[in-house]
Amino acid sequence: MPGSRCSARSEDGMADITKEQVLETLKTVRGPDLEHNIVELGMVSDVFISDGKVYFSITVPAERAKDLEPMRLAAERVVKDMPGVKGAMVALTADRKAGSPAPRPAPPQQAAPHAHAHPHGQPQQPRAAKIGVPGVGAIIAVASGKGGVGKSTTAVNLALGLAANGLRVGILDADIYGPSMPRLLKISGRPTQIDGRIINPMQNYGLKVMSMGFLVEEETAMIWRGPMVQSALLQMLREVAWGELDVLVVDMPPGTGDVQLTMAQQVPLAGAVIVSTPQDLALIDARKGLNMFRKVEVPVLGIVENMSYFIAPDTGARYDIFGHGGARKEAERLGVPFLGEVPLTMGIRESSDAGTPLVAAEPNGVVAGIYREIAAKVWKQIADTPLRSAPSIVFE
Ligand SMILES: Nc1ncnc2c1ncn2[C@@H]1O[C@H](COP(=O)(O)OP(=O)(O)OP(=O)(O)O)[C@@H](O)[C@H]1O
Repeated sequence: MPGSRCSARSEDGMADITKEQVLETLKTVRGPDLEHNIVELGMVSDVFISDGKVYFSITVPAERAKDLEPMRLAAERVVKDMPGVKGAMVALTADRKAGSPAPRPAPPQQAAPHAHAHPHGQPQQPRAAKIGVPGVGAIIAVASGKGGVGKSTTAVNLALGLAANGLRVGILDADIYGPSMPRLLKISGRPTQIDGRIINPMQNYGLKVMSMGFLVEEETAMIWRGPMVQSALLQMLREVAWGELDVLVVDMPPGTGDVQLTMAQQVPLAGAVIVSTPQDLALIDARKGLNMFRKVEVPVLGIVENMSYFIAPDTGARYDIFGHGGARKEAERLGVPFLGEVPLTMGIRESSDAGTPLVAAEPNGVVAGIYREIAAKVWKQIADTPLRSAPSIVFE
């Protein structure tokens, strides 16, 4: 539909809402100087309208994010009250240009507000304030240097493995462009909201789950630009009623783009799990992923070698067709824990594609045991590290 990027045709025959109308309405919200409005101050960006729902960002200095929450709420309220608007989703994004220091480069002595002492005594990487999620203990990123290595499958089974070890677990699908959690966990439908704002996570197999796939059509997310993706991500983290969780597993998008960096810089991650296949190329990519987390001082909890070896379905014989063991060697070389080898099996592929992950579907099977062990190794490190109790700033 021409113009669909900035206007929405409501199904009930109401007039389209335009970006201009949204901006006009937002002029009624005063900015932090209490003199000019937020539109005049150039704080509003990424206005996007889809199916009567309005999404936009308000850029604020990172260190003022907490006190400017009422301003965000006011902006959300006025837009939500516009005739024809079904909902509004507003994200505060950190200002990197005016008023706040750029995350990089900056003087080495300028440590993050609640940075922990660096174990190796290296200079701190300056970063934006990291804001935690109320009620959520440890946030773990599952990442890979490139796509298709089985990162999402690993994230799901790791989450289930942690749950099988008695923990309260949530999973956040941070892959905005290619959300896979609805399929992998066989969840359909839309989440409900509390007070029209906080989203209730979906649930299956004992996991609380949030994914862009529950909120928008895939084509909608495809046209989002960088800042909107970041806003959506942070909102999926902080405006979801996760309740009390021991661990939130974040399935990161593949690669090492801006989104990953934002997550690493703005979210107090307890650590990252890197998924790789045995092939050299994947390992090189995995190394890139690993370096990114190291740069921003997110502890790397270890490497999982996925599709490590092949088990023949008929005979059960094992074939090391990919020259398995590369990830273990690489982990040793890099000085990070090796978490385990997951075989390439028909069962993993079929079950993950059918939305019945093996740790839940066949809890007594060999593969479930492998994932549970990986989960135990991951949890042991988190439980042992002081980073787990990273202070979180609570919005309300
Ligand atoms: N150990 C395994 N054995 C067999 N198939 C697997 C295994 N791990 C993953 N797969 C299959 O490989 C495909 C890709 O897996 P998955 O979607 O988890 O990868 P990904 O790295 O998250 O991909 P993307 O980066 O594209 O999101 C899926 O069809 C999945 O079922």
